[in-house]
Amino acid sequence: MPINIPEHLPAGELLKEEKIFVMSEGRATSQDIRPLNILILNLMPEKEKTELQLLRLLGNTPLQVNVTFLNTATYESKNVSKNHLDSFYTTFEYVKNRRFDGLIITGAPIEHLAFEDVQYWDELKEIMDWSKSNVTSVLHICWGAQAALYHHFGIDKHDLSKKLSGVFRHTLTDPTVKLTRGFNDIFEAPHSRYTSVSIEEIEQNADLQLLALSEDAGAFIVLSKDEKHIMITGHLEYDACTLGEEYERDLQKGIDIEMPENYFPNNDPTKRPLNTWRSHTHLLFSNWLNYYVYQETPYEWE
Ligand SMILES: CC(=O)SCCNC(=O)CCNC(=O)[C@H](O)C(C)(C)COP(=O)(O)OP(=O)(O)OC[C@H]1O[C@@H](n2cnc3c(N)ncnc32)[C@H](O)[C@@H]1OP(=O)(O)O
Ligand SMILES: N[C@@H](CCO)C(=O)O
Repeated sequence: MPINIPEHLPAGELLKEEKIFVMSEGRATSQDIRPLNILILNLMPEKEKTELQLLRLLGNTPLQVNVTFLNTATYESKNVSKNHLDSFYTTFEYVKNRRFDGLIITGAPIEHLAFEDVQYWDELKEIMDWSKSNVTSVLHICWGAQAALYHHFGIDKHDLSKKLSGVFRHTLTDPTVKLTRGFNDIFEAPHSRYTSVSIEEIEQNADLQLLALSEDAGAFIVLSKDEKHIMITGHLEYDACTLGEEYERDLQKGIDIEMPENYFPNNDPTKRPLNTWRSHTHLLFSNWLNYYVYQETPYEWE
């Protein structure tokens, strides 16, 4: 799917180097099909890294996609330049009267904070409520997934004894569900979080369906029964090196952190980690965009 992104977005050049199909605004407007409009609420501190990771995935299916990046108005990010935000991001005030075919709410390194202590929590609740009427399908990642489970379904997160960091094996509960079509019966995915949610609470919630889980990482893919909300508690979008970069960052900060599990070859952090989840990442995003966005979204919103 060619992605239609702002002419000078830094990720654009990197995507072209990776031969990801990037389309200029000019070409995009000459095609007589309606592109999908996808909104990305990027809560991650290293925003450009997350932009590249998500655009790579949105660009890998046959549909044309317009991407709009959203940042929070009620919290000023420290780890991205104001120029970058001013150039490539908007805030909810400027999109709330629009309709979008898809919304991605990313993770954020704030799972130690109670949801109510997150500075932009009220703004995020407003966006999540708005998405119920103005967005066809919402994909929530990691902390974003925990925030959705809490706000929409009343399932709170709980602290883990240590950071869950590594690549873990997962199994499917129902291979016939469209979102995981083509998945292996056993597949790997990265996780990086200090909190988790209860599998039992999810299974007991009539409005939710647990689609994939892991003995080590717990609930992984959760789908709302109305198929509008998808919660992914791990980081399928991560590059091979991302867990290692977080590990190094936390070591530098003096945080008592263990090496990511099942990650560095022979547990040797000097060795380059392999990406053993990339195929399932592309499958998940393609299945989401096709079955839950493109096939469901109205051509014209009434
Ligand atoms: C055992 C431990 O202490 S683990 C400590 C590190 N913890 C993690 O990385 C995961 C949990 N995160 C946290 O507990 C909190 O984010 C913090 C405040 C402790 C992390 O703070 P720091 O590591 O000093 O980093 P920093 O203050 O830059 O926050 C990192 C990001 O967290 C987010 N963040 C931090 N505090 C808040 C807040 N109150 N509301 C909303 N977002 C917040 C921001 O996205 C921020 O990056 P940004 O400003 O570029 O957007
Ligand atoms: N857990 C990630 C943030 C998003 O989950 C980190 O350690 O930075």
